[in-house]
Amino acid sequence: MEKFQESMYKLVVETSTKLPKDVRRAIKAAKERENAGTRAAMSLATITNNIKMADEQVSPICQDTGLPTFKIKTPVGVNQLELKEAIKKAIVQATKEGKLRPNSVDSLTGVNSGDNLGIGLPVIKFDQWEKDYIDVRLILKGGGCENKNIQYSLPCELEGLGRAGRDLDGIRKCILHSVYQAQGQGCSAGFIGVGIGGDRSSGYDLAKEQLFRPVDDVNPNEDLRKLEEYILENANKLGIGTMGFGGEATLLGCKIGVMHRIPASFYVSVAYNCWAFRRMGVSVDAKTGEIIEWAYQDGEFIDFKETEAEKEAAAAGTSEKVITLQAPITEEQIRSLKVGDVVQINGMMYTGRDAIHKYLMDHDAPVDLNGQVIYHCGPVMLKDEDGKWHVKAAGPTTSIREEPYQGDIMKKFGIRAVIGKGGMGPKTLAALKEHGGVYLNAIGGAAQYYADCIKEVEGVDLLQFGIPEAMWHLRVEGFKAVVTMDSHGNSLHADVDKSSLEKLAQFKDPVFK
Ligand SMILES: O=C(O)C[C@H](O)C(=O)O
Ligand code: SF4
Repeated sequence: MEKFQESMYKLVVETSTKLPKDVRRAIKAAKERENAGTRAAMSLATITNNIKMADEQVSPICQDTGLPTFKIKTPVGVNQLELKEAIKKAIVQATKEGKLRPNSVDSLTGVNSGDNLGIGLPVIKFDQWEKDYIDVRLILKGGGCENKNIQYSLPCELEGLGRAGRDLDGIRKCILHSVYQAQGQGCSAGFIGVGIGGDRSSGYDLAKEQLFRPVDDVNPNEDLRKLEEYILENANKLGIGTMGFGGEATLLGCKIGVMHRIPASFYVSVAYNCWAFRRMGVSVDAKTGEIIEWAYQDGEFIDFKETEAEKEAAAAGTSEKVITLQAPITEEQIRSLKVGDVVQINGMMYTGRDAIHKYLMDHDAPVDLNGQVIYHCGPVMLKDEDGKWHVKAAGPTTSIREEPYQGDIMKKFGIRAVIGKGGMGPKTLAALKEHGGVYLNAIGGAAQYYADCIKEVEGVDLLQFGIPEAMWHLRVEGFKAVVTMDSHGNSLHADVDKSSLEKLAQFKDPVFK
């Protein structure tokens, strides 16, 4: 088994940096559905460009490399403890080399272990089977989409859809609702795995298990096949679109599994995965530990390289006006922006996410933030031999987590713009209006694309919070984002939420009797 650690390292790197073939095809099909020139089409172009950059640089597709979860089947007699140790070493190595972000945090103290190990991490689940080789599956599911998982206990009352009973039609309503409630916050367009039955934990396990099915397989259970097709077709009528900007592509895959339950419980569990659907698998020789075969290799590989015709079409379609903002930004400039404007930022921006926002509530800022831009981002960073930091991946994180703090912090320090993804709520919207601020939406998961806009890491503060949570001082050039909340009380997120709820209501009547 001397090769097993190396095989696991290869599996981790491949999973973090290269999307599987079936996922690529689903994204390509979505791109073809969007109308040229719309915000949704632009966002998908950024996404496919990002996938290509990650391929070329062998760097993380998204900076959130998730909670590594391995599902392993071994022949009888294989030493599982040995496999576990080798996986841990492979994870440490991949973290050191910037293929994984140090993502393991002590839940009580907040201290980042720095190497992705920790109590219960990585998650490794074993099963035995009769075959003579080892099957290893790995999923790197990020936090933003994980936070949008949802579990329904039937019967229940659902906004837009009314009562969901303990039958196939009730299940249908829950799944449609799960897509609605995720909005763009889990980096739509997404994939869902659904588990029907079980208890709260086995139901979620079953839902996550579905994410390992190929996107284009066919469910052998006829009722579930019909339901999967129905959901995929109709969830795309909700108009949520890529990143919740509105559009045709909201859901790229739906896989449903079922298990028995006990009489009193009836759960429908939904695991939501972002477009950066990083899951891969290998068959491994049980004696040498070498990779025999990679999973998900069927069908066409899409490399997302633009053809000449596409380049010309893209060039012809770039009549869109881009407003350049040089940080620090004045209140007057900010007040002139409105929802839908596309901006590009030059100058400095400072990262800040959960730990920084909490800290700034009752401390001074380590730098003068007057007129500055805060970027909700937890990057992947590597330090070279001279002690200089380099950005390896740096897309936005879900902004809504900062809702309790954001408005107060903007006013306290004079911050003019925050960049993140998924939008913010009414408290922030009110503060933007009162203080003169703007919320800018970047494309979630496009970590290579944004890393490329960062020309220099000029400093870092509060590194004791760990790499993802520290305040990084970044000098950027041409950092593009869309105004989705302005200082005039407008929010694209509130609008899309409202219109998608209205669309959801058209699915109120029974379909599966
Ligand atoms: O942790 C992150 O960098 C992003 C996270 O996956 C999110 O979607 O909010
Ligand atoms: S930022 Fe978006 S793409 Fe990345 S892990 Fe989070 S939900 Fe997925």
